[in-house]
Amino acid sequence: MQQNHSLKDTIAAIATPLGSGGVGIVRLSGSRAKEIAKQLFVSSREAFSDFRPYTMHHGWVHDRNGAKLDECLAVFMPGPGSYSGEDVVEFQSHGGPVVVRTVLEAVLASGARAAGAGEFTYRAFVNGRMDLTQAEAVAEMIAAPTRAGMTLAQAKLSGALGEMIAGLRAKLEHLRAQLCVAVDFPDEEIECLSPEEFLQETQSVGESIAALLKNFHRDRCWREGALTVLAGQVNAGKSSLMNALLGRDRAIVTDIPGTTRDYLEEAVNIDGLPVRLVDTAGIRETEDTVERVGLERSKDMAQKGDLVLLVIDRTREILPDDISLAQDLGPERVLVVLNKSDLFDENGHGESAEAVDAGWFERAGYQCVEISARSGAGVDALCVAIRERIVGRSGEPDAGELVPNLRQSQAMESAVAELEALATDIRAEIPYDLLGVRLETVCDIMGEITGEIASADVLNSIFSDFCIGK
Ligand SMILES: Nc1nc2c(c(=O)[nH]1)N(C=O)[C@@H](CNc1ccc(C(=O)N[C@@H](CCC(=O)O)C(=O)O)cc1)CN2
Ligand SMILES: Nc1nc2c(ncn2[C@@H]2O[C@H](COP(=O)(O)OP(=O)(O)OP(=O)(O)O)[C@@H](O)[C@H]2O)c(=O)[nH]1
Ligand SMILES: [Mg+2]
Repeated sequence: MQQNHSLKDTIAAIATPLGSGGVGIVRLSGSRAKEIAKQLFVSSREAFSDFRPYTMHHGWVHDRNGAKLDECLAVFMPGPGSYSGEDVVEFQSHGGPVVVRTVLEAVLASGARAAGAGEFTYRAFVNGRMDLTQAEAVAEMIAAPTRAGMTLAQAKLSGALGEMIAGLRAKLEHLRAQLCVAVDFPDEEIECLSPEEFLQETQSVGESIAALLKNFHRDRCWREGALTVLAGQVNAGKSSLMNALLGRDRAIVTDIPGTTRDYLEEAVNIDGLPVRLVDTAGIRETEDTVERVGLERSKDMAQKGDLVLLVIDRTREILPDDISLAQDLGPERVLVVLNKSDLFDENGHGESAEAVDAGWFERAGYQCVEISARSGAGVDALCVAIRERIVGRSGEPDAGELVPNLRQSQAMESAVAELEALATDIRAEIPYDLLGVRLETVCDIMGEITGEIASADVLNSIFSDFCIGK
């Protein structure tokens, strides 16, 4: 999308969320930003003649006919030091949706073009203010679900990931140059790498990339949240548990089996760990078409879950469906939640019945936690268990840790695979001129990560996910 947008235009957008807020910001970027702002801004100081950079100027935004729109603060940030690398002006007005829209309309009427999604950041990228990993970190920062996600985004926003990748690429480029020497001047006494040295160098690059990939797998849940799915029989208390974990009545709870028909997802923060909690339709035999579709969705969700909370109603018998679901997923991905403990004493005696025996799960190696979704008993301990199952006993990731995103990690996977193929070739004593091609491939992949080499498609898919105004 950005590719169709001319970089010459001066762009404008509302930079703050569209709702009622303390302050709302309309931002302009481009060579005409200051000129447009001057047409619309009337300072409250008589001495005002020009926008002194990085200074708050108090006054009014007018429309082109001179009608007062809103009292505001304006600030001018000249390129190339600004966020986008171009001249930027911000109007900070009262934060009402109509107010900011009215200011934006005045700006557009004066010759600015409405910015596309992520276009300010796209310009920052094109103008060399940030590389692609930093641009992606901006989006990640905005989307961070918890403090840990924010910390991880910050590390990348600083440029550390891009620099590391660029450094590894430079190392490989240097090796390529040495290969060329060996190929082009085979008889000359120029310092040339032995196959052993060559192997060692490429492997050390491979190890650095592999370490980043390890961070991706380990810390993925800190960035995007762990998918935790509530599954089990109808009436087991899944929706009640969803509500207990959320601390509010989100899901409908009734004593009618089959209450939940479609899955529903909500974000919870479990002691700093972002969790995507999904309530699903309970399992039972049914002829109802809608319920069957709901059940299929439940099953798909359970398959995708990082962790499945298999909720068991202790007043009812354990059914083959419970066991087959557990067996399907295995003890690593299942946490058995024995619900309705409020109806029994600590020995499992209840007023009208005995609590069902969950010994099968324990013997088969499934962790079991006893709770009452109704009274809240055991829910804190369940949270501890959920957190431990997802991230182990480790605390939040360290501040400086570099965790690639999905796009970057996929590129890194291909780089590692290519480096492994290269190592095999070196050992097989394949001629150096053929090895150069593999090295070039790896270098290109690294360039795609930082955006030094980037196709329009890749850039579009990255920046179109941004919000407008960023
Ligand atoms: N009002 C407002 N707040 C914001 C932003 C913004 O654009 N506007 N940002 C973005 O969305 C982030 C900050 N990013 C920015 C990055 C660089 C510069 C900038 O002008 N840098 C100059 C510093 C000049 C100076 O004061 O010495 C430079 O690096 O040369 C401004 C904002 C977060 N807060
Ligand atoms: N005594 C007691 N009742 C509970 C507890 N948890 C849930 N219930 C009750 O069990 C019934 C079913 O609860 P839901 O949370 O709707 O069960 P569900 O698993 O979501 O059921 P479906 O949506 O039909 O699959 C309701 O009447 C709840 O009040 C509990 O811990 N103790
Ligand atoms: Mg339910």
